[in-house]
Amino acid sequence: MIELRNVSKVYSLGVFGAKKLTAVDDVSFSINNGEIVSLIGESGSGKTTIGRMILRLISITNGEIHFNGQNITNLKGKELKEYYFKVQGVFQDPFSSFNPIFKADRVFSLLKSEFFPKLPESQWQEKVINSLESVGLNPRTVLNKFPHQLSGGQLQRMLIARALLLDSKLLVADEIISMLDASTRIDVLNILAELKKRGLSILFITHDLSLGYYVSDKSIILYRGSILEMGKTELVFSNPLHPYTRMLLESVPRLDKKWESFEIPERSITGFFENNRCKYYDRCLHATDECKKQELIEAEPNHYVACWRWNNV
Ligand SMILES: Nc1ncnc2c1ncn2[C@@H]1O[C@H](COP(=O)(O)OP(=O)(O)OP(=O)(O)O)[C@@H](O)[C@H]1O
Repeated sequence: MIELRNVSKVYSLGVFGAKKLTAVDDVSFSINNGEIVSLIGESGSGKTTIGRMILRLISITNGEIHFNGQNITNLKGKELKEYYFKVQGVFQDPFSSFNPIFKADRVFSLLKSEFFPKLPESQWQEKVINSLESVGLNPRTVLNKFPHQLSGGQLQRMLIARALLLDSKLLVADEIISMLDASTRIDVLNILAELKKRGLSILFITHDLSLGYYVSDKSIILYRGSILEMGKTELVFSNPLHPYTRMLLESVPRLDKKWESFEIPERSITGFFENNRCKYYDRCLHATDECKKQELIEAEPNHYVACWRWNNV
């Protein structure tokens, strides 16, 4: 389905762009058909940047992204538009995606004029209704309403429905439930699981360990732009191999606790900017001077870790 090969993103900062910030550093992973992959990381770890590169909303500094065998790294014009028929994004704040002065279903008509200008209105309406029903919404309840008349969960589901109107094969879901209340969260998560059953692939971006665990087949633990651990979700959560993943899981007495709410121990503040160091060197209680930048190692089938001492810490 989609494969990221050694993808990096370097942002230029400052007035003349003289400062560089490597937000994503040599990241490789793939998502298969009908697979939900959680990209889990604390704030600033590069999750959104990865999602935006997949959605081609920002350029890719190094590496390549392939979708169904096609290199989409530099797609433009008509080909990029065709890519958007298959790959769509839904983002954190459902309210900001709607203009409060227009009815909420305007997001559908905008899509029609952009992607289906020639489709007869009756067929389009049928498509919209089917799509709304597929995300558990009653069209009569949500159509012809202004955004303020709908809940965050309903608006978020409308955005998922919009993405599905385009025959999407891959949905990039970036923190889509972090602004929803607990009961609505489960509804939206269950809809993702339903869509997966119908063959949709999903990149589920979250900073919440428990949500990643709940929803995904594969989990990727991202730290300062690099993957530290990746694999089948049950393996990563039941047998965490990287000291960082272990620390995270041990630090969360209840799995629904957010990462921002606890302290990560800091061993020293030197070395973080040393390119040849493991990204986690400064914070790792097991680090030695030999801990260099580490590629992912296949520790067991379907389970990868970027720590050369993984079976010794
Ligand atoms: N347009 C930009 N220009 C410069 N730096 C950026 C830009 N966008 C993001 N960054 C920086 O890149 C790093 C990764 O940001 P990103 O938003 O991808 O992280 P994240 O894991 O999604 O964080 P959050 O969960 O807080 O959204 C951060 O240090 C951020 O400040």
